[in-house]
Amino acid sequence: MGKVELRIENDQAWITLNRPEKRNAIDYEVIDLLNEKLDVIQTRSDAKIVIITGAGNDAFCSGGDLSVFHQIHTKTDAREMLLKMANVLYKLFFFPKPTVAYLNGTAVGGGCEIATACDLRIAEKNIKLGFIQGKLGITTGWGGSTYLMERLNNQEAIQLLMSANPFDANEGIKKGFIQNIYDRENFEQWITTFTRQPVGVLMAYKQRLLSQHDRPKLYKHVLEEIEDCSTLWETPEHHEAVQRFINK
Ligand SMILES: CC[C@H](C(=O)O)C(=O)SCCNC(=O)CCNC(=O)[C@H](O)C(C)(C)COP(=O)(O)OP(=O)(O)OC[C@H]1O[C@@H](n2cnc3c(N)ncnc32)[C@H](O)[C@@H]1OP(=O)(O)O
Repeated sequence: MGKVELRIENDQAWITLNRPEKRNAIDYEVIDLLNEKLDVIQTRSDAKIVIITGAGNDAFCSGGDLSVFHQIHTKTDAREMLLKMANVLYKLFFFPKPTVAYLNGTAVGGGCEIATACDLRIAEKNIKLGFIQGKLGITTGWGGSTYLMERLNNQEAIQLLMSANPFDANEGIKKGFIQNIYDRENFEQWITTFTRQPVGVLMAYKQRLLSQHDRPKLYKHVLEEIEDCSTLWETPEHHEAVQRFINK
């Protein structure tokens, strides 16, 4: 089994982040594999909808792999890593087929950014979420705050980002970040209400959704977000926070 698994069946393309021993943290290989899987799905006529989830019962995704990315010290190197994943999430945000994050467990940091790049977010009931980057002295850096401003009203979005606080699925529902709380069985039933329709119907409605967004402006905002994150990456606050996690 690889670090990212793709299973296409029943008209559904399931992408599973498969590093449960690291709470499905994102490293360079995961970034490349996620990109590859999206390219495969785009060409498959038997995949009407994309579901991204995490392996195991503990986490959807715990964000960037701190044991790998803590070796990045300079703004230039941080920018390079951030841009690599930001380009994958930009592809995910503008993916021509509907995309759903099935939050099977904890989704924090970059894990919330992946979820935000999906059209819809469905959560199991006892999960923890959080744009916790601020507690590490950085901002989102993969496009997450840019996309959150597109998904929520700006006042809700800015509070989630600036507080860097964890929140649960019910709070996610209240803020409009989470659309439904389902266990796996109910989630799979819910998904079939969409896959009953031809892929052309789903892709046409997805295009209606995408036409609401100014594509060049969003990419410019993602690059600005990356500049902010990579500048903060060099601060002592960031390196000390990451070191505390590594040394825990
Ligand atoms: C632009 C995005 C940005 C970036 O890339 O820099 C970010 O994503 S910043 C945010 C980075 N993520 C975090 O700070 C979260 C760190 N992890 C945790 O807070 C917890 O692990 C949690 C809440 C996700 C799960 O807690 P739980 O108690 O269930 O598990 P453990 O903490 O015991 O972790 C189990 C095992 O996984 C390793 N782990 C977990 N998260 C990460 C991670 N993000 N990077 C690397 N490794 C991670 C943890 O070290 C444990 O490994 P072990 O070898 O068993 O000690």
